Amino acid sequence: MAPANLPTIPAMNRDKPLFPTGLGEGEATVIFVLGGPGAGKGTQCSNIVRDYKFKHLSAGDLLREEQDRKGSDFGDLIKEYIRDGKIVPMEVTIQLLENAMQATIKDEHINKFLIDGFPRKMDQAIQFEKSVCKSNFTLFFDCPENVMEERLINRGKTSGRADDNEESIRKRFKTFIETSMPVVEHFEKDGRVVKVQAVQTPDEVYEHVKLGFTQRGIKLV
Ligand SMILES: Nc1ncnc2c1ncn2[C@@H]1O[C@H](COP(=O)(O)OP(=O)(O)OP(=O)(O)O)[C@@H](O)[C@H]1O
Ligand SMILES: O=c1ccn([C@@H]2O[C@H](COP(=O)(O)O)[C@@H](O)[C@H]2O)c(=O)[nH]1
Repeated sequence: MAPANLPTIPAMNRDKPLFPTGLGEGEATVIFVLGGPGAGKGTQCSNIVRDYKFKHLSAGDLLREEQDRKGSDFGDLIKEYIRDGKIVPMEVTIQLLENAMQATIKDEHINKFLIDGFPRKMDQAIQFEKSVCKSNFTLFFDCPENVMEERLINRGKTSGRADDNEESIRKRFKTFIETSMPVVEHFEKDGRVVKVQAVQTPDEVYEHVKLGFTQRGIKLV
């Protein structure tokens, strides 16, 4: 059950999204980036940022920053959810994303966002699109569990992440299949998913990402 003292999201009270969107004509372009833990989302987002000048916002990174922020009301809650591979209540994550988007537009004059590792649950998907911004599409990295597991165990040797260990990895896979895959299926029904096979080398995977972007009318900058 969600804890009681969650932030009030201004977004929840809006009857229109904060950023009406549309490629080239809206105030913001949003691409969701999904895939299992260790599928290579962060790796590919770095390539996209370099070549397409998107701002990369990782929901997991924003949650970890908030967890470590002195005085945060949500530090302990986030820590527990991340360790158990569970999805932090959407009020917290959507507020963090909205703050980061507003700051990016104001300070960096960038209005194109890669939102990495989000939405991971149907309630987040629906609420974000209703009150913040409709996504253009979801970039989905498809990767078998054994490949992802090997990558995460390797990453765990140096990442310092509390959830790159066998027990947390198992829980994250379960959450991904049960809670996050329905989000991908939801967007697929809308024809809003670009699916990329993620087993090959990073460079090979990126070639497929670029192809998908071209097909969706997103140009190199
Ligand atoms: N195509 C690839 N082939 C081999 N290793 C890869 C590939 N892509 C990424 N990696 C490595 O796998 C690990 C996980 O990659 P990355 O951090 O990009 O995944 P992620 O999907 O963002 O993971 P998470 O959701 O857990 O944050 C990293 O150590 C990265 O260097
Ligand atoms: O929308 C989200 C995104 C992430 N989380 C939690 O963070 C961890 C780590 O996420 P990464 O994308 O792998 O960095 C994830 O397992 C969830 O516990 C979340 O709650 N909501």
